[in-house]
Amino acid sequence: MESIDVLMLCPMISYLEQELQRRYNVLKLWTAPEKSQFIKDHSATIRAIVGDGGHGADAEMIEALPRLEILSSNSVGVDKIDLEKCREKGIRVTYTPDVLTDEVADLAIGLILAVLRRLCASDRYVRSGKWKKGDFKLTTKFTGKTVGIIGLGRIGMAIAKRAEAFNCPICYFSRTEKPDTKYKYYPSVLELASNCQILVVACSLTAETRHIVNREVMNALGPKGVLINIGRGPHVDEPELVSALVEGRLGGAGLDVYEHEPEVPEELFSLENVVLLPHVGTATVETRKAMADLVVGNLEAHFSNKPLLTPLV
Ligand SMILES: O=CC(=O)O
Repeated sequence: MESIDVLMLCPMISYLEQELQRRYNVLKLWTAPEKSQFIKDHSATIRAIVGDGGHGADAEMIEALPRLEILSSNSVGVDKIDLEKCREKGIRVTYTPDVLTDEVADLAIGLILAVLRRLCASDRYVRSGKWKKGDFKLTTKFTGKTVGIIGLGRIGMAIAKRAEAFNCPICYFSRTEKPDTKYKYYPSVLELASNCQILVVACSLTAETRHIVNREVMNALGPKGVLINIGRGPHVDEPELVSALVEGRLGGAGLDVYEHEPEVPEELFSLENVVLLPHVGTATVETRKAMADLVVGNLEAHFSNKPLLTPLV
């Protein structure tokens, strides 16, 4: 049987690389000295792409690969893929929903607790020997605070369920009101931010949700409010976030994602009310393996003419 050329866009866990290499001829784009030349050199044979949340395929890449049949993304977020172009050209797209929902929701709760209870700052306090000179300052309670969620999809819902266990009233904004939930719906993010104490971004990134958290929204959340972003960096207007935090117009932030990863605004480094994570929402051994199995399973299904496991396009 002819071996199938799969273009891998970036390094991923070795389990996934090995499983792909057992089945396909894997071409590693990141090892090429000149990426566009590499794509040109292999354009006649590449039939699949494997990318992740940070590495997708734009129209130019898709157009450059005339034999491309499928793009299997090792992520739930697909904002780096030109989905319209894929639809137009009949290229299938798969992603990794569900298997990562718990992980991301757990991390959102972790970030809320870390910001409100100053977990990272307390840890630094102990390590630096400051405890010997006096107790750490009082922090803020999570239990009972109102949590507002932008995007009540799979991940948003999982965050809501967890926050309910902390006796938090839950409210949300999404494009349309969900008929079968008891959570309070607000038809705008501004209204949501005005009526919650912790605002969590959990929607997917699209042209409509870019900068959905802007200056007005941050001001509405206010000096006691906390913003948690486990979605995508561009959901939040980052320069506005920095000034809201520096000027004390926003109470705190827990961030797993940034507008220009891995760049993080340095003004945030000295703020004790901010917790900064390096985009690790799904980054556990268990979840990354489950995601890898879906990436491979989708390719296998496609190349054996079976229904895709988690198709998006
Ligand atoms: O960011 C992670 C993902 O989209 O899966």
